[in-house]
Amino acid sequence: MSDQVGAASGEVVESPGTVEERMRALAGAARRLVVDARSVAMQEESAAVARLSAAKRAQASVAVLPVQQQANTLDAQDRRQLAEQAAVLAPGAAGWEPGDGRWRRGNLAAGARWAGFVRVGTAAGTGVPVVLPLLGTTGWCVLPSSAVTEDDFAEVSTDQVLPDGRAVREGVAARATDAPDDLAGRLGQDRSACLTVVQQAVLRVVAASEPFGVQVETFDPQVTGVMGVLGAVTSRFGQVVSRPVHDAAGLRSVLAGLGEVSSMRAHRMAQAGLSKFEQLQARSRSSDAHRVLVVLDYPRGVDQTAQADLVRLAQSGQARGISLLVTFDPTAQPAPGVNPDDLLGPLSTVVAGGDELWAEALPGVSVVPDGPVVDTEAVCRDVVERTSKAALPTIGFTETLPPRETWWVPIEQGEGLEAAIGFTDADPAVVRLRSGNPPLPHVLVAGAIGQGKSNLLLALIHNLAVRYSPDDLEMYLIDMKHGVEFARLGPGPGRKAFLPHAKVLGIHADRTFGVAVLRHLNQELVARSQVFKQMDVTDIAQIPPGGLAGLPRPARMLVVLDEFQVLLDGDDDLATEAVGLLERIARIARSYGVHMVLSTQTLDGTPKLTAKRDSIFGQVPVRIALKTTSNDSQVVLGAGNSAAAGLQFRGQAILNDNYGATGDNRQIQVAHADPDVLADLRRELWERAGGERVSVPRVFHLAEPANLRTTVGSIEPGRDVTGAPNAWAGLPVAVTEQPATIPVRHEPGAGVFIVGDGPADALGVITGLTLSTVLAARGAAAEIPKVVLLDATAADPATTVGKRALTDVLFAAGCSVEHVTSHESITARIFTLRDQIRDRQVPGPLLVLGHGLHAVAGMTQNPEGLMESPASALDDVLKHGPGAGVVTFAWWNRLHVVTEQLGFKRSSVSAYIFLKHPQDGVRSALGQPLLRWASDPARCLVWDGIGVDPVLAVPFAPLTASEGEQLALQVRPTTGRTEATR
Ligand SMILES: Nc1ncnc2c1ncn2[C@@H]1O[C@H](COP(=O)(O)OP(=O)(O)OP(=O)(O)O)[C@@H](O)[C@H]1O
Repeated sequence: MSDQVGAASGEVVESPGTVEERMRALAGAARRLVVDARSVAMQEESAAVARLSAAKRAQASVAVLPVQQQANTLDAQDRRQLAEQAAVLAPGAAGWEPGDGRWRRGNLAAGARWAGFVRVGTAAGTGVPVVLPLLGTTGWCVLPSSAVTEDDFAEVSTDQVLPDGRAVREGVAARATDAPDDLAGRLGQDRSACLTVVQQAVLRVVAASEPFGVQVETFDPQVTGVMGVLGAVTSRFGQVVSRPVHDAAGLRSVLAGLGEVSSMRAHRMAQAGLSKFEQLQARSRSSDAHRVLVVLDYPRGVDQTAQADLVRLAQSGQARGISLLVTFDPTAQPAPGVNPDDLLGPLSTVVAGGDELWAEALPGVSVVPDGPVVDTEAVCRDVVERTSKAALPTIGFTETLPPRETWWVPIEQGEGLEAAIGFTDADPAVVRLRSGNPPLPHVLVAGAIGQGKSNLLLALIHNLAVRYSPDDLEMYLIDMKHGVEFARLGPGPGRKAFLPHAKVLGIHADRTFGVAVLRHLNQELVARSQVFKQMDVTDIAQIPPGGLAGLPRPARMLVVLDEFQVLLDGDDDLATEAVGLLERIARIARSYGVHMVLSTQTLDGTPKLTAKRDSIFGQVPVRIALKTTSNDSQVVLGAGNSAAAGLQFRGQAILNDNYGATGDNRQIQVAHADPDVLADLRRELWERAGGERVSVPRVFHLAEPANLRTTVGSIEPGRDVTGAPNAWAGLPVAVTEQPATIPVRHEPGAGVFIVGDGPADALGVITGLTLSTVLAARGAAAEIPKVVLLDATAADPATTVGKRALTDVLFAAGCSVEHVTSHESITARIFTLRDQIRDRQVPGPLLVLGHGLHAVAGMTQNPEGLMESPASALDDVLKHGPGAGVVTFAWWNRLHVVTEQLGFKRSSVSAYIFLKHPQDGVRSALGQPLLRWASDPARCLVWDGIGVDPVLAVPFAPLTASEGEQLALQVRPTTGRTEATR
């Protein structure tokens, strides 16, 4: 080069004339840049990035000045302009001096989504701030300068003041092998300088970027803890600054996640014809953060596989928004097959240590490194505060809805179901469910806690509900673990409207109910196979909307099993049955139009599922994974597919409809299923479906008793083959709305012992038995029984409302009620009852209800002047009453009290309903020594005295006042009937 002058020291310098010329050009460029940068709008971001890069090159070219000349040649204006330029390149906290007062004042953001450059120090002798590009580049490798002597520089450098990165590393390596004794000590000191450079760069980048604009992950094999300065950010927003990993497994999982991010970004960019990550960011509906991977003390802890991943990232990361920050430890022996140059080569070298810093990006500039930013607490506070306030990317649910005119258009022959659950970049993210062409029968959904699984399921359910009418689509929505709030989809207090497609809602269902649902589906498949035979079809898609062979087309069924793995938990018959049913349904359901959505938080630790994973998941081509662990991502999506571990926010998901094949990953942003929007929508759909005429779904709630009003509204109390009323004992733990029953025959053995704790539970059971018996009699135009309520708990206010409501409803149904409350009156009434029966003076059918007979004083004592006790009279009532039309439903709190009052035989009544009661008593009463009874809330055990096994049921709750009023209206006889009864 003609205008270069070789200095005596061996430095290469330029003539002052050239330098001055360059300075002027630079000052002009800097001014333009400042003006440009101010007017940069978001959509011009990519163009601005290009301009910034050009300016960076300009800065680099002027910086070739040797140090003294820089100082001599720069006048105050130049310095000011250079400082301004640095502030544009490294805006906000990315470019402030470490001691700047603004660090403490908060609001460190640069005003841009992310800061590309960060300050590292000042140019020696000039005080001009030196900023280096980081985000948007491949990244830096930071080397300790003590390993690099001036000789090394001189040796390796013939035409530059600073050698290129490779030459430095070679120098370092050469030096490290024949190092003098004190080298190790100096290397140690410089290592901490290198760590500080990286730490401060990360701090600045995080502080200056917009919330969620950058995401940092760290591999720290020596557990230096340097990233601890951002610990307060990590503990609140792990997705912004992750907790460092220290071992090979941790590194593998981080690299797997980043590898997926990189490949998915490449895929999305190729699809959209984009070449820069920043363009993708501008177009995406999701949040795409710049990713920074910090690797400390490299090549320590990096094996050949990790090295290959790192190299791949270093080679391709720049275009995909992934940068590396690597500190190099020349004393570390690389693992076999690891050549550090392969990784460090593509990175930009920074040499740190002593009081100087050199950067490959600014050849020839000696930098006085900044000390650490002092008030890191304030930085963390500001980042956490801004991040907490920041809204995550959100897509409104209504944006995913099709035009209104297409709602509920019947499904065409050959078509399946489709729902848009969000967006993938600018296009709707569509989940398809179809029997063939290609077969996409079932969906697997997974996501770690709080990542938006419930939201996703609700978006899917409601999007389908909008597209397909309840005639075309029925839903069974079962939550096995109190996750999704399916309760809101059913009717509720003060809310008539519900999702008209819902047939069954399982809210916090248990395994018994879950398996009952599977059994029901299995029966449904059998029933459909018969219908299909008659229609002469093998697939629901062959049936036109109007049906075939005079038969209507069955509705498709969507079965959502949230936390389905609970079904398979355990080592008992129920779990084995669940696995068998799931396998079978997954295999054969598709042609019958039955689609399962299996959803879970984690699949780890369910041995039964691990064993059957292939046979179940092999039938589930559609996989949706929200952010989760690398392990779970691979279980859900497929071996080697850790894409879901690389997601950053709740609501982001990987949608894959090819059994999780990596090439078919699509990153989506799920729409926000806003509860109010969905509630309005349900009301609209309910009205459209016929409002009050739509049948109410069966709502099953593990911890809640059954609702008698709902059952009376949908089921007509019936009679058994002998014509005896079937009294309702509760609802079975099954899909059916048909209650478990006990026949009320006018023969010995009729009547029911209700035994166990809980006045309210017992009243609920008595209410169900009584009301159903009365209504069954009325339905058969038989004589309506009178009711005698022996109420030993009248003083207990907890059941007053329920008893009054029962009485009111019974009156409304045309039944008289005699309410006996004091203990003396109760015992006296038992005697008169017994006498009426003995004397055949019973005036028509009678129901005797006993509430709390254990509490009646003097039951076992003979009253004065009598030779028998009320208890023995009651025994007679129980024994001989049924033949005379007197049937008793009575509650005691413990079996041993029943025995005290009525003796061991108790042969007079054979039907039992057990509430909360010790297992021993239940076993002895039913004569089943192996029976298991757990006394769960809202469960009762019903034994009708005839069947071999008792039945688990959900008892009815006592009526509330308003339910009483509603039921009274419902059961009041029509005028004609009233006349007839009179
Ligand atoms: N796609 C989304 N857009 C906007 N907000 C969302 C999105 N997904 C979830 N959220 C919000 O994030 C929170 C957690 O979501 P959600 O309850 O769906 O998570 P989850 O994974 O089901 O949690 P958990 O496992 O605890 O039940 C909710 O407040 C929800 O509204």
